[in-house]
Amino acid sequence: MNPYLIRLAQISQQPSRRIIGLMSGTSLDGLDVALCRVQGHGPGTQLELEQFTTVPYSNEVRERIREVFAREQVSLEHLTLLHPWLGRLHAHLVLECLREWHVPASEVDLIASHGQTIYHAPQHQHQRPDFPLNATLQLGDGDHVAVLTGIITLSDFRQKHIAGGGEGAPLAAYGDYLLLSSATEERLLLNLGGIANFTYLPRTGQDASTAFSTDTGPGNTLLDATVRAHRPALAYDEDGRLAAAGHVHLGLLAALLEHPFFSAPVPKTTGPELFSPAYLYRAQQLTATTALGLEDTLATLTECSALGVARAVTQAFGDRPELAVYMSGGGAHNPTLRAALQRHLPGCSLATTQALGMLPDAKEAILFAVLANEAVAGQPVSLGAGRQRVPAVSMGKISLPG
Ligand SMILES: Nc1ncnc2c1ncn2[C@@H]1O[C@H](COP(=O)(O)OP(=O)(O)OP(=O)(O)O)[C@@H](O)[C@H]1O
Ligand SMILES: CC(=O)N[C@H]1[C@@H]2OC[C@@H](O2)[C@@H](O)[C@@H]1O[C@H](C)C(=O)O
Repeated sequence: MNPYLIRLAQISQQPSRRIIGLMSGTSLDGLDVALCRVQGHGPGTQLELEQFTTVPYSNEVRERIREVFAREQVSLEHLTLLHPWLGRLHAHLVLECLREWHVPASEVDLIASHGQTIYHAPQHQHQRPDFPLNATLQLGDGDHVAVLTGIITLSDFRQKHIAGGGEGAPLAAYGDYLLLSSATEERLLLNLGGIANFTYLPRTGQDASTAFSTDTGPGNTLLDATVRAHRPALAYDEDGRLAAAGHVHLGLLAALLEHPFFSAPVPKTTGPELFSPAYLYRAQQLTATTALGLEDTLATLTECSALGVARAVTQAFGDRPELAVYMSGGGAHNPTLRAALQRHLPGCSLATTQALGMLPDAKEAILFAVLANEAVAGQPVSLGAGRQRVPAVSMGKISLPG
């Protein structure tokens, strides 16, 4: 028998596991690395974040990803080369982190590697009658991570979700449900990444099948692209200062919000394939605002992100929802975006997941550690019957180091 299979069986029987969660999101800012101690599984899961860092990507890495990222046509050779190259890069970055943290690789049980989404194609978005299915593609092959680190690696989490009837995203509902449900309040976990998404959690003890997560539209992706186009030296609008200095252009805002994604029922998913500079440019052309200044464009896009969230929330919970909202992701650091959200969700309280003891920037990497823990030690995560697109599945393909 392969000794790694015996090791895997042992890991699954341990009372706790040390798992590294890896996430590289749509912002392409870097690799999030979360070293977690996960105790138990299922509703009894307890997680301690031992270490966390975001290793920034170099311009070379970013450019290599951008060459295929969210593009309909790419060089097949580049794509093929990028798959193992990213796996190897992520393995080296993990090893560097472990060295810095003085943790030997032999003391880590598992790696949970999301990889890099390069194309997300839910059926409602691609609308191809010849391919009546949802699809998504993540690069950074898990075998390379496993062999180079010597650590059993789970990767490619989203395919099973699609096989089970979902769109492959958002997967946040599973981790949020296990780690952040509360007996005393209904919660909304709002992640403001490149794309914004939220999880609704009923109180524990209430019907878990009402829990779900959904994308809401752009988070930072259009803000970042606009800043880069006007000020190539900047990665993003720090603390939303440029947006705060601008005025919302109501015509442009209306044209942006015209897209049917915003009125489609939740749960739904999307990506930078749709919310791209081309989408912004079309709306600008329609409203003769191609020459609008940077500050006003950012103010309008910030409003659009906040309204995308508010619309999805009101669609799901009615006109004046009163929910406890906990934010995470890079956009939670943007005071201009936070203020817009508070204006559009006046009945909701806004805090970050820090108030729940979870580091907001680490939440997505932690999610994958939780999913790997369930795949190895738990049962398929079930939020009960009834909610389409939260299928009861265990996720992650297993790569053995030898
Ligand atoms: N201080 C700040 N002020 C304004 N914006 C910020 C700040 N810090 C981070 N951001 C925004 O957050 C982005 C990074 O967010 P995050 O790391 O959550 O994205 P991601 O994980 O790549 O996205 P996704 O969740 O869609 O995969 C940055 O590109 C920037 O737009
Ligand atoms: C296909 C894909 O990678 N989707 C990401 C992306 O980034 C944010 C949003 O769009 C979310 O749907 C998802 O990631 C998180 C981790 C999720 O699955 O919950």
